[in-house]
Amino acid sequence: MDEVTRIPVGGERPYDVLVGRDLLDPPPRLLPGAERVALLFAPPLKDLADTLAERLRGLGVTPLPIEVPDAEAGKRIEVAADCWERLGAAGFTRSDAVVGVGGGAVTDLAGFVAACWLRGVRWVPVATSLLGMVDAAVGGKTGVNTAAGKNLVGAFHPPAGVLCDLATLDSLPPADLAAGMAEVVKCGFIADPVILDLVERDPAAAVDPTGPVARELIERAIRVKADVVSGDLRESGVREVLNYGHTLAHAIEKVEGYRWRHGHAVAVGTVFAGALARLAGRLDAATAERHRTVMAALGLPTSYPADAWPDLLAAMRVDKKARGSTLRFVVLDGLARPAILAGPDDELLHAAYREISG
Ligand SMILES: NC(=O)c1ccc[n+]([C@@H]2O[C@H](COP(=O)([O-])OP(=O)(O)OC[C@H]3O[C@@H](n4cnc5c(N)ncnc54)[C@H](O)[C@@H]3O)[C@@H](O)[C@H]2O)c1
Ligand SMILES: O=C(O)C(=O)C[C@@H](O)[C@H](O)[C@H](O)COP(=O)(O)O
Ligand SMILES: [Zn+2]
Repeated sequence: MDEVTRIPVGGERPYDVLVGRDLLDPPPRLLPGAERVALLFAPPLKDLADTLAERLRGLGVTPLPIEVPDAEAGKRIEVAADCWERLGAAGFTRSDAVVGVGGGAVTDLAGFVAACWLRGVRWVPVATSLLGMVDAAVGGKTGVNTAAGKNLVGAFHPPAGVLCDLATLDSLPPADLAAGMAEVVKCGFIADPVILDLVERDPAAAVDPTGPVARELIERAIRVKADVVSGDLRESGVREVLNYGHTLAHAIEKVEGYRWRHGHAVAVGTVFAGALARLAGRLDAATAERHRTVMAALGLPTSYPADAWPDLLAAMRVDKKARGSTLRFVVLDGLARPAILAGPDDELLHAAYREISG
């Protein structure tokens, strides 16, 4: 095992995010006293789930492997209900635990299953996608999608610890590596501009999971997220900054029937947020344009069809940051200076959208 980085997350129930290569051993140690551990995984991670099950058996823990549909198809209430049936049949008690092995979709589902079972049992995300490591597995937001919108049903339920084994990224498809980088870049704009410099200097190195640049970017993004959620688990204030670019991103995902990658939607949503801040007189033109160039350098999408606007606007109205009929957007007043833009009129929003629509 190479050097392990330990990033603490504070709050009522503090835990650590561990980053390194070949970190497979710790899950049982993060869950002392568990006799049974449910292992939720999607088909692409079956081998890793089998390995973890074997290691749990070796430690006298009974694994309950549960295969769920891949990606967003697994992030549904029907899938969660099947998992709860399996936990019930296996006699899961409050000292037992859930482990989610996979990308953000599986860990969001696993955390939600754990949050609701017996009103909350321990869980650990074994994050295997870049996006999962830098974002989804950290911070305790768990949930599923519904026809009404993205992540509209869920719970805040911090994990007992987070494992980010960089070796798992070796098999992650390039499109998913790039998608994860969209959230890393988001962290660059809202809090840590060094991230932007590193990506711009060498975009290829940024998505090479075996290299030092990717590791530095991953750790920087985790630290941004850990710092924010440590002070505001339930998103009553500062945590909203992590939603930068997400008001439009979630609307795109809904309009696409959850078939777009989340990170791709975040790339488009972040470019939109930059344009909106510029048109609102809050952000300079160069920084707004930088959103587009840095996402494009990573091969990420930066535009969306013009005729989708009415559907997107309707979807944005159920964004979790909205209050009543007032839409609220995270914008920038400058690099690393996030703020809220409340109640922009529809014409301003449409003008910003025209800037990014193909
Ligand atoms: N809870 C949060 O705070 C939070 C934050 C950001 C995103 N999210 C959620 O995370 C989800 C997106 O996560 P994602 O980008 O990881 O997508 P994903 O979970 O759908 O994974 C993308 C694809 O990569 C595969 N995969 C994952 N790891 C792999 C590996 N090591 N090798 C080969 N294939 C692998 C998956 O099986 C899937 O097919 C969205 O649902 C989003 O809403 C949640
Ligand atoms: O952790 C957060 O808070 C975020 O907003 C991070 C986002 O990248 C992530 O996509 C999150 O799931 C969005 O949360 P939601 O509450 O808007 O569904
Ligand atoms: Zn996100």
